[in-house]
Amino acid sequence: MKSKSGKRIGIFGFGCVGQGLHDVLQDNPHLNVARICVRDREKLRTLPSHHFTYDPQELLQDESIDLFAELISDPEEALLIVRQALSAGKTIVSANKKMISENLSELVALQQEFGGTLLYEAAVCGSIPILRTLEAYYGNEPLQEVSGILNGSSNYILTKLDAEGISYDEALAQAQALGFAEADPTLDVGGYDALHKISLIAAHAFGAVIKPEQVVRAGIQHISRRDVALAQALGGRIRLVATAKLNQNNRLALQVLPTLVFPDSELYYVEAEFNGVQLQARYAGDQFLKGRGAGSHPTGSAVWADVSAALAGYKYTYPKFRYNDEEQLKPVALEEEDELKVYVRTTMPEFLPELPWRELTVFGTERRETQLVGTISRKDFLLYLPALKQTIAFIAQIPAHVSAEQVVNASYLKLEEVA
Ligand SMILES: NC(=O)C1=CN([C@@H]2O[C@H](COP(=O)(O)OP(=O)(O)OC[C@H]3O[C@@H](n4cnc5c(N)ncnc54)[C@H](OP(=O)(O)O)[C@@H]3O)[C@@H](O)[C@H]2O)C=CC1
Ligand SMILES: N[C@@H](CC=O)C(=O)O
Repeated sequence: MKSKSGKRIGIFGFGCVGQGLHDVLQDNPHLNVARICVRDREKLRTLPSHHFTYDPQELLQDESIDLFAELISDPEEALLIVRQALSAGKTIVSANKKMISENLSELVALQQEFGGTLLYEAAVCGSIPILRTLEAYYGNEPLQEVSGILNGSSNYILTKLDAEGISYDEALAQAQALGFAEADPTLDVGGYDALHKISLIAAHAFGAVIKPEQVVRAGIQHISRRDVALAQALGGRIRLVATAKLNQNNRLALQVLPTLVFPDSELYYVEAEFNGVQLQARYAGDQFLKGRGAGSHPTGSAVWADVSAALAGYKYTYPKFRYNDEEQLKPVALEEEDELKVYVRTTMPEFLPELPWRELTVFGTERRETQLVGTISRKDFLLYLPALKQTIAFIAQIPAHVSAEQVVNASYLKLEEVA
């Protein structure tokens, strides 16, 4: 039974997350769903048609609605909705990490100017309360590093390749069928979604507003059985890991890279659509949060938590933002000098660019491919990464303690099995 005195919520989107929110709200007698705005008039729905509208203005201009949940798959339209709501001083929660991370400064400014509220916990790691943890718990304490597995679809694919040996295409199709993947799955497997999430984490954890081109990013779309077998032969697993790490000189290194992880890392045990976030705080030390990073009810649960918090008056305060005298955000300096150790396998060796490697071992050339292990400065890697990607390369970071010789030996160990 719905309470007559309950608050009214307008929902945009009735896909994986919108339906998940609608389901979990059945447990909340104090919230009434006013209307749901969708796009496709022909689609079969699980609710009668009078629940739906196709005109966003019917919701946005309805003064009886207390708050909105923006859960659509179109980032451009989502921005228009959120912008209009905030410009009217309204409260809105969103799960759209692409839209929010690419427009964060504007969205913060709109809240400051018009007094509205935007919460977006569901946009980062699904059900894991990472933003609230960073804001409310680590608002004062300096953090050294926040890193982890932030994309459920790619983790699902990597888990299936590793544990079940199914093909990449089949694993991706499963992730899509389960509702984990974005409408454009390139966002997941290309590392863009994890980039959007680590950008939002960097804003709350370090006060940094990041441009995508400042982040070292590679995805998992060119991974092969050979790469998976190599990781196994070394005793590890490949995971797509996003990292925001502050060095001693307060310079921030940001990356999203397939990474070789070993059983001594919590990330080794994060499987399927689960995400895991590691925090290194100056005084609290290390912490690890794990939970479902994608899916209908886990994400619906995070949206519900935001809705409840927003109705109780909660707002993000961005406690780590630093402003200059003109009230403009001060940019955080980025780390360029540290060194990355990477494994690369390309199927187009003839187009491999000349990179300024500090150390380089080339192997595997007898298979009409080339594999290499190299160390390179972060600055050079960022510069040459687009050219390297042109060669259909699978790129993974390997820990400094793993030698090139170990990688070469492991590659021959598994050669017969995957040839
Ligand atoms: N899936 C997940 O696990 C997670 C998704 N997210 C984010 O949540 C958001 C929604 O994702 P998800 O539910 O998976 O997406 P779906 O593709 O399952 O659903 C998208 C919904 O958005 C509606 N929609 C799309 N464009 C418009 C538009 N222009 N106007 C009105 N409605 C529109 C669609 O309408 P129609 O039904 O008519 O097609 C559909 O109901 C995305 O931003 C995504 O990144 C965040 C965390 C987890
Ligand atoms: N496509 C995303 C959904 C949640 O953010 C993912 O796979 O993690």
